Amino acid sequence: MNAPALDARRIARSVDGHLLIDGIDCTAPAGTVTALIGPNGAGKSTLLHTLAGIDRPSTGTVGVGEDDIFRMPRRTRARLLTLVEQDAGTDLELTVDAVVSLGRIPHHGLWTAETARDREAVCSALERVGMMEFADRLFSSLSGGERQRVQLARALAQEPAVLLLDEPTNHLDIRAQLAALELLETLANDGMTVLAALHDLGLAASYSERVIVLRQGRVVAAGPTHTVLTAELIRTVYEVEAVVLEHPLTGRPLVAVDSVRKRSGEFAR
Ligand SMILES: Nc1ncnc2c1ncn2[C@@H]1O[C@H](COP(=O)(O)OP(=O)(O)OP(=O)(O)O)[C@@H](O)[C@H]1O
Repeated sequence: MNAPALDARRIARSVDGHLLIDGIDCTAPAGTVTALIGPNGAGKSTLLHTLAGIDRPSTGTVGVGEDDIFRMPRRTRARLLTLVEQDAGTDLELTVDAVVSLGRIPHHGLWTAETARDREAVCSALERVGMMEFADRLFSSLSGGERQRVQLARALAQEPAVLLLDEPTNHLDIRAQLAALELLETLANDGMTVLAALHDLGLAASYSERVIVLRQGRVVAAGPTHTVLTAELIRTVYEVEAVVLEHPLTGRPLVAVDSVRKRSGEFAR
């Protein structure tokens, strides 16, 4: 597969008169894991919802390859890109298999019977996230980390060209975090366009080739991770002291955060 790049131009989004993101230009190239980083409230989820076509921007365009995602039918858009949301759930009492099968709806419609191809995609997705043995369990009975993996499987079953993820390592233990990010790397190596909001700068440094840095609703830096993710950037954007070294084995950036630069009214004193 050779997926098209995701390209946003001059995106702004206001809700109830509040400007949440403004003037955002960003690109996630195909075949690459791009990390979206920034402090709480920077606008990462807002941007991802807009890039996924869930929320319309007040101004600006979102393109996948040559196509504007807001000018295509919803079903075409759903086959092209998907978002794994933070803590996404379902109110329905569905089994894990049924939740993952929801990812096939853009391919076969709501009322059409599942095909052999659909079944293959669902099983392959469950295998890839290591949740096959949970297929018959009720989704509501799963732990937070297990739910997170099932939501990732739902997105994989959709077989999108562009995969967007909002904090995909939330709830995951350290081994599952690494497994999830290694899976994203594999998907990108297979040609997918992957953009993931990540809070953990160490994981972003280890697993992304490019980063987009948001602060207060604007992009403050973007580019190759090893050039953008510096101690100075971390100090400016997060107001913490960090040391960024070169990993002795991988050559990738290695981030060690050190201390909060204290101000009055700071959360952590
Ligand atoms: N409906 C709304 N009305 C007003 N402000 C909103 C609304 N929705 C979101 N916001 C604000 O927009 C800002 C961006 O929120 P968003 O969830 O996109 O940030 P984030 O970077 O994903 O944050 P976090 O890392 O905490 O998940 C926040 O300050 C949030 O309070």
